[in-house]
Amino acid sequence: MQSVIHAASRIVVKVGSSLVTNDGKGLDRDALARWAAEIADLRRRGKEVVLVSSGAIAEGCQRLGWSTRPKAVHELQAAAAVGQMGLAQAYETAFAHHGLKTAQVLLTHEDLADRTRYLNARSTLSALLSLNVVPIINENDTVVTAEIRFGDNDTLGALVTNLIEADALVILTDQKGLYTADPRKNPAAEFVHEAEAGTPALEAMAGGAGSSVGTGGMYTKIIAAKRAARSGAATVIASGREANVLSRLADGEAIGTQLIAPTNRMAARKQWLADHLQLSGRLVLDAGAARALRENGVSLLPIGVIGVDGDFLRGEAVACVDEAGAEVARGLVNYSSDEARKIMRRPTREIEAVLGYLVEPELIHRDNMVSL
Ligand SMILES: Nc1ncnc2c1ncn2[C@@H]1O[C@H](COP(=O)(O)OP(=O)(O)O)[C@@H](O)[C@H]1O
Ligand SMILES: N[C@@H](CCC(=O)OP(=O)(O)O)C(=O)O
Repeated sequence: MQSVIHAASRIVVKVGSSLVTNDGKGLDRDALARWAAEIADLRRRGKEVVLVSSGAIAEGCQRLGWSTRPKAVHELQAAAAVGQMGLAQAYETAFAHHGLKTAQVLLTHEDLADRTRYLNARSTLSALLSLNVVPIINENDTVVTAEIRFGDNDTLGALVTNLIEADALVILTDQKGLYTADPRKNPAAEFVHEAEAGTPALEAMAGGAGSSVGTGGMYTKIIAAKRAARSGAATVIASGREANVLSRLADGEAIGTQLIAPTNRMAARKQWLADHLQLSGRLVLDAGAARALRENGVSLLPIGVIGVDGDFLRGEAVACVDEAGAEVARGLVNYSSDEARKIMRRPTREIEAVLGYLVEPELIHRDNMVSL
């Protein structure tokens, strides 16, 4: 069995609180240095990596001299705000040794549920990756209420995987992977090398957090794998304490538990776009644009659009129809209907002069479009 990470070109790596803070004893700078070295190695191999790191609350508690994790949400939020400073500084330092810049990205549930913010987060992360920056993501704990928190970063890792359409999610934790029962409680538990993500039996094997600083335990990791599989991504759950774990996975070595997605990335994306979109308007394409979308699955540029029907906002879904009204494709627009009316029939270089700003060169990017 070869690790899926070998062929993956875009990877989300999630590191849990127990690892990052050495079970709540304070930031484990040696561990951060090891992961930074390995992520630098992955970048040299041409892989794009986004890091989702927990640890703000645990580090904040440590800095504030609190020996137990508080229960009150405002205290957790205060701890997160203090601890996030430490996390950001420590990662910046660790990656600087390898000539890599880092970027702090703090997300909430709403950022991923709202179409416009979703697209903004997506394009910012893509821009950071193309600038060779390592985005380091955490939940924006300071502003979220108990009801809408992701709470555990396994869920956030999976949603980021969907957001940037990564090929794989690697969840590094304090166990070697998934066992048939919690190994802390059941020494007879057997290791699971590979399974299909979303298999109900896996949920029954997984228990809650084993340490006092982790929150989700194995259960949220199994659910994260199921979510990641929705955009066709595989998940690997492995030990963050294993030497060179990321580099060895990239070599193809089968370390940890590999949870395979039943559908591939493109099929999953197209299914999602085809099933979940409520159309808010229509773009009428000229013959050349209609042909290019049908035959080559390219992005839609304003110059190929000759009509705009309906009222829609950036991030909403529209149908693309040919002059006869037949649907050619559907996708998420980068510009509102008002903006689209102003820039249609025009070359991309004129967008900025017409609107006073340029959001994206395309009206619909091909990644956000499914041809019919
Ligand atoms: N079936 C299982 N296999 C492996 N670990 C399990 C299982 N069920 C529960 N666990 C527990 O999940 C813990 C990892 O989750 P957690 O403490 O939330 O870590 P993290 O901070 O990395 O997210 C392990 O230490 C282990 O005790
Ligand atoms: N956003 C929180 C992470 C919450 C958490 O404990 O996550 P995890 O360790 O991944 O189960 C923090 O930085 O402390």
